[in-house]
Amino acid sequence: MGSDTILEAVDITVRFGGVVALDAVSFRVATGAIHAIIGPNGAGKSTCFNAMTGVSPIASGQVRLDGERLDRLPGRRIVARGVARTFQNVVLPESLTVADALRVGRHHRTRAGLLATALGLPSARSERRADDAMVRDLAQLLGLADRLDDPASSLPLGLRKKAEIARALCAEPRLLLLDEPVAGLNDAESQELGDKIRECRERFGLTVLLVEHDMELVMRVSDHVTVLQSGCVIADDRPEGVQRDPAVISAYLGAEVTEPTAPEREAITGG
Ligand SMILES: Nc1ncnc2c1ncn2[C@@H]1O[C@H](COP(=O)(O)OP(=O)(O)OP(=O)(O)O)[C@@H](O)[C@H]1O
Repeated sequence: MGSDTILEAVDITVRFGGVVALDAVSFRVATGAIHAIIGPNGAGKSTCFNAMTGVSPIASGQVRLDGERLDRLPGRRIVARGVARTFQNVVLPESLTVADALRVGRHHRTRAGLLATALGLPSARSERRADDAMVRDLAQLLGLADRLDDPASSLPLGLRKKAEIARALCAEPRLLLLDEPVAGLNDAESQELGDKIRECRERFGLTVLLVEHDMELVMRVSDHVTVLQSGCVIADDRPEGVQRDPAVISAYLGAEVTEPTAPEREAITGG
C-alpha cells in the first residue's frame, strides 16, 4: 500500500443472515481526500461505513488504516487510532448542553482519572481547560458559539448536523467519516455545510469519507467517488468520471447500460 493511501478496504464481505450486504468490496481512500461512497437505496453504503468503524463485523476481507488492520479492533480502539464518525440521527438527552455534547468527543482523549477529576486535582483542571478551549474553537468554526449553553436537543436540524461534526472533530481525528451530513437540509444549508467540510479538511489536514445521497454535494466537494450497487463496487473514479459512467447511470435510473443522455447525467448530478 502506498503512503498516499490512508484507508483501504480489501475484499470486505458482510452478511446479515442470508443477505450479502457487501460482496468482496475493495477500494482505497487517498490521504487528504474527500472521498464519497454513493449508490442507490440498499446498495450497502451504511454497511460499508459500519464495517469501517467496527459497528458491523465483517465475514471476510480486511480494513486497513495506514496499512494496519482495523477490522479486529473494538470501536474505542478505532477512535484511538484517529478515526471519528458522525451518526445520522443522534437523539440527545434533554439535559445535555451543546457544550456537553461536543465534550463527549473528547472522551477517549481524557487522561486524568476519575479520582483526579472528582478531587479537582491540577492535572484534571488543566485537561478540562484544554477540552473547553477546543470545544469553543470548534463551536466557533461551525457557527455554534452562541448556542453552547443551550440544550443540544433544542438545536434545529442544520445546527445539529454541525454539532455532530464538531463532536467528531473534538476527538482530533485524522480520518473523519460523515454519515449523510446534509440529509434533510435545504439547498443553502447543504451548500454551506459542504463548504465547512472542505474548510475543516484544510484546517485540520483531515481525510474525509462520506456517505451521501445528495449528488450536488458529492460532485461539488469530493475528490473521488466509489459507487456501490447490490453490495458491489460498480465504479471508482473522480466525480467527472462517475457522472459519465453508464453503469452508474443505469444503477440510479434502472435503465439499460448505454451512454447516458444529457438529461440522465443531470438527474444524477443534480444539476
Ligand atoms: N441489520 C441488518 N439486518 C439485515 N439486513 C440488513 C441489515 N442492515 C442492512 N441490511 C441489508 O443489507 C443491504 C445493504 O443495506 P445498507 O443499509 O448498507 O444500504 P444503503 O446503501 O446504506 O441503503 P440506504 O441508502 O437506503 O440507507 C440491504 O439489502 C439491507 O436490507
